[in-house]
Amino acid sequence: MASGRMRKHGFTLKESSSLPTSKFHLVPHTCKVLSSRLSDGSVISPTTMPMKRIVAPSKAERASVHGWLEAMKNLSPPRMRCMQNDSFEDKTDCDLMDVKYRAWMSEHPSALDNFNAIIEVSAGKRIAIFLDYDGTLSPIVEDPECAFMSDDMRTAVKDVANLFPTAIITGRSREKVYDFVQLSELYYAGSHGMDIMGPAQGCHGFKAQGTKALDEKGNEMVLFQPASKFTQVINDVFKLLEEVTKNVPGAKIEHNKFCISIHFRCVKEENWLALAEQVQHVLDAYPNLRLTQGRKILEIRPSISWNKGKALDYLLKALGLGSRNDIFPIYIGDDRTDEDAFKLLTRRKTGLGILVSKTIKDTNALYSLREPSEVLEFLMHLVKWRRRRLNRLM
Ligand SMILES: O=P(O)(O)OC[C@H]1O[C@H](O[C@H]2O[C@H](CO)[C@@H](O)[C@H](O)[C@H]2O)[C@H](O)[C@@H](O)[C@@H]1O
Repeated sequence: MASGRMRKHGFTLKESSSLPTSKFHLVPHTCKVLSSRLSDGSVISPTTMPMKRIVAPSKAERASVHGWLEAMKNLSPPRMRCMQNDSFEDKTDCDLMDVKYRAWMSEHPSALDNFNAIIEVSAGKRIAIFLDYDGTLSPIVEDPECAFMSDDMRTAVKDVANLFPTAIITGRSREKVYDFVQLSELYYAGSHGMDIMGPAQGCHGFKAQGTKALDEKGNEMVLFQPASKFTQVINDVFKLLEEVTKNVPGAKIEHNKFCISIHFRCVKEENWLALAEQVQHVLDAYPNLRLTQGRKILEIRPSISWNKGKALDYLLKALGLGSRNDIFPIYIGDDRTDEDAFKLLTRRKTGLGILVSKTIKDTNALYSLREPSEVLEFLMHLVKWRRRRLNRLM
């Protein structure tokens, strides 16, 4: 590599002495030909952006890109338990992690082990259920198109929705999550809550507020889309990112209507930095969009003050439950974006958050569940408990 360059997987690797943590930067060959016509008629292409900045991003860019990558890695920490053939050092590390995990669990105890305690705190209040999708109702898988929920989970969510006001709040597009869940009994909020639709007349007798709309079956619904004016810009950026990602082995990009996910899960870790910088570079031309990170994804979303917490608040109001202090919302989620919802519940001083995680995470949730199979168990417990109560009242 005498020239300081080499070709690999459709990339040109450029040597960059200005980068402390990565010696080489991947520059997709497609950068030179890529262009997209934007909503205002102008054409943007990475050739119109200075190449120098692709190879050597600014200090601030590097700092934020590094920050996201670190956060992404932390969201997918290494396994907790030792394998039988681990070395003595590995075992000692694992023992230490186990101790730390147990300490963390004492601060965020299992919602299953503490089911009765949760029911006790909610006594005299009406429980409402809010659920995240990926990693909560469906297991995390490599291909985002294959994140199916099990039939048992579907039955449990349906039963829950027939007994409690229920909504799913997800980073996915609302349509995509509906395809996965296929239940008409609940409310759906897609694009991290920027696309909310639910029955105008809630099945629990509550009248929802919002813009009236009709679903495919002609049912009256309410639609709330606080980021609707970003539709075109998101489409434009999606096209640019499609070009950037198409030559990165393993990278995937997902259009979530008002947000975009760039998937790193199947990208070799040594290529993460270069990909993240390419994403940041595209985004530099769009100051009204921002970048956040999730479980091995970077997400692009409108820079508006809206998140899953605000969506939860909106839904509580739409369901006629917002101002009532006899409501006990339970929010179950696994991701960083769910923290906004956990925070809202902490602020409301009623209701509680449950984090789905097998590993230590900094969280505002009070309780934890290890994985979607435990979420299923928890939902089934709720159904059983509620049915028993209703039978007693009859
Ligand atoms: O709010 P959520 O329902 O949790 O959605 C957040 C993102 O979830 C999906 O990505 C995650 O799950 C994928 C499938 O298991 C996995 O491959 C990926 O690594 C995870 O980050 C979804 O694909 C994204 O669009 C959502 O934003």
